[in-house]
Amino acid sequence: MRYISTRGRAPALSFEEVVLTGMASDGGLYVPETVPELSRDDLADMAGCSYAEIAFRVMKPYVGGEIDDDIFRTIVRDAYATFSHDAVVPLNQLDANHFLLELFHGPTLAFKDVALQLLGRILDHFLAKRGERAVIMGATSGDTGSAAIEGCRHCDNLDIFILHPYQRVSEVQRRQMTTVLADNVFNVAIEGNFDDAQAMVKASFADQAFLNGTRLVAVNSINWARIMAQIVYYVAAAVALGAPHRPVSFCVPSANFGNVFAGYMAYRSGLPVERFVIATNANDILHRTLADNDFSKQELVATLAPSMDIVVSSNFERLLFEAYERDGEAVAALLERFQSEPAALAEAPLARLRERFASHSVDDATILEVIREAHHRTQEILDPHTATGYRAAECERGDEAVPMITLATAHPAKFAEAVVKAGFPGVPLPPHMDDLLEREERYTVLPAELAAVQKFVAENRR
Ligand SMILES: Cc1ncc(COP(=O)(O)O)c(C=O)c1O
Ligand SMILES: N[C@@H](CCOP(=O)(O)O)C(=O)O
Repeated sequence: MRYISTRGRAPALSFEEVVLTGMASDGGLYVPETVPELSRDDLADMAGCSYAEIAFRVMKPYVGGEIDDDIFRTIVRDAYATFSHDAVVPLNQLDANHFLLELFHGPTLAFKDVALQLLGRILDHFLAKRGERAVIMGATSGDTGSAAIEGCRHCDNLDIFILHPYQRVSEVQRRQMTTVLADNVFNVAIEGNFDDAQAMVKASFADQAFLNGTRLVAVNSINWARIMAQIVYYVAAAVALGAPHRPVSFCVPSANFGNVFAGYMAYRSGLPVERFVIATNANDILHRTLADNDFSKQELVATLAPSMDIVVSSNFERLLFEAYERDGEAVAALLERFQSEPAALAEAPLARLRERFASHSVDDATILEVIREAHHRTQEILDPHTATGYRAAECERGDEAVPMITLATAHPAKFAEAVVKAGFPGVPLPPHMDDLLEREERYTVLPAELAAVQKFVAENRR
């Protein structure tokens, strides 16, 4: 399997090379040169398989033989053994045809664990094989950071630098990161927002001189392996509900767009998906683009669903590449325009997106209303991100014969502010975290300046 850039001007890479990098040298993101097929027979054969077995089968073509099958099976099995639910990502039926896909049973209680438990192990494998060290730089609005630290902290060959926006993540999210006192883990609170942190990480990939030759690796969803691992749960959920014999729809709380893009890849491989509903919070660029062709930056606002407080949505580029029928030049031109002025998609690509995607934006007041309403109807307390999905799914439910699967992206215990504001006493943390609020914290506050961040990384890496 070869991987090519969405901007068409970077060299194609192998799986190993793609995992050990971040962005393409032309500023684009890597995608598989050809989309592996999941035939109806492949899907039918997965019925009754364990999550780890489905994961192995779905991801194998993307790995392209670059990890020995037995080793890859062990990596996959070990990654999902860290989840607290036997089904790894159980489906919870809310009513006749609305299901929650619970993605929060991993060690840090958000969907990011699904990919980062795996990525940490894959990085370990490749770096050990090469006898190389690497530096990870990641940007987080709260969930990727802790999942990346948890997934990579045991890897001797890695130093991990995670940038989070100062005072803009929940207390539980911050403590999940800052109470890990391992020698190779560095938390930086940036005096800015997530977009500032993400821009600094991307700029560091474009200019790695500050690392004096050490490899820089991404743990954000710009890294293809993140998307690859997330494709699996779309397949597992659809198969559990009758694929390939019956189609399903998915509703996905979205921001950096890695999650829903993984679902789109599953669809492109052959999974029968009728529709994807994109749910956003008040940072609604994805909804404005789909609904009004308004692809313009607006000021980032802090919401009750802080992990989705993102304006520059990295993986939308991967979907644009498909919508523009893999015309990298057109994608590059559109994204260059978007950086400096309001942009719009050309008619044909937009029409292609609208064939498969619907969208809905949910403000803070509605998030609180939904948490109360969903609890009344289902006895579940939703986290605020999942609440955006629940509302979008309820509004966009189409054919009642097609199950709607809303992705539950985080555990409500991570977001006490929204839960308490909605009128509940809060949700207890699971036992492995019950002393989290008493643990010692360590982090460094830095201005949102690239030079300051790169100096910190260069001085502290081992
Ligand atoms: C809890 C939660 N829900 C939803 C999202 C949005 O996912 P994505 O960025 O893949 O669109 C994120 C992070 O981005 C998140 O942490
Ligand atoms: N919501 C994310 C933002 C980063 O997204 P990623 O999927 O690109 O890592 C977070 O919680 O950090």
